Amino acid sequence: MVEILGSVTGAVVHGDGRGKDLGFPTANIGFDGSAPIPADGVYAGHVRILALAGPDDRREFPEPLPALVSVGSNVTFDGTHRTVEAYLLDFDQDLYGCVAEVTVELFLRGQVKFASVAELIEQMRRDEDRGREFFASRR
Ligand SMILES: Cc1cc2nc3c(=O)[nH]c(=O)nc-3n(C[C@H](O)[C@H](O)[C@H](O)COP(=O)(O)O)c2cc1C
Ligand SMILES: Nc1ncnc2c1ncn2[C@@H]1O[C@H](COP(=O)(O)OP(=O)(O)O)[C@@H](O)[C@H]1O
Repeated sequence: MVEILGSVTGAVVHGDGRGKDLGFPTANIGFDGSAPIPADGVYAGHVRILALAGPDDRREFPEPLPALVSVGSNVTFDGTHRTVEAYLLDFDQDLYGCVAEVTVELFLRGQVKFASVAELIEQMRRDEDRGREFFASRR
């Protein structure tokens, strides 16, 4: 049985344009400030594309896509506002303007303010390993 800890739905918006440089592009989900969102942390979960980016967008995204989800204020970069961001595994497509539902299913850890970007990247690699183990165990 899949246990859903929480979910957020919204359009994929632009973030700080840093994820790709880190090797972990993240789809930032726009949400209403009053919407309930999962507690800050890093999770394994899934993304479903509920609406495409426009009338000419004919892509099909049939399955929920496995992802690592970060909810927090990007404290390593002294961010000032909370974001919900999803790094989709084995995926490389432009999602700006699509509407996505992000569900979080496994809490991996809390948010950490790393002393260096290299340490954040190292930790995200470990998060990805744990996420992949989780998805493999559920097949
Ligand atoms: C798996 C994962 C773990 C993350 N963990 C942290 C964290 O512990 N601390 C932090 O400051 N940011 C964390 N982040 C968020 C990154 O800082 C953020 O995705 C990155 O700065 C890119 O932001 P952007 O999409 O606005 O460009 C994490 C992101 C992912 C995908
Ligand atoms: N595996 C992936 N996971 C998430 N987004 C991806 C992925 N591959 C490509 N993208 C695209 O890259 C964008 C994120 O890039 P990123 O460098 O984090 O910039 P920004 O934070 O400004 O959105 C996503 O919105 C999506 O359009």
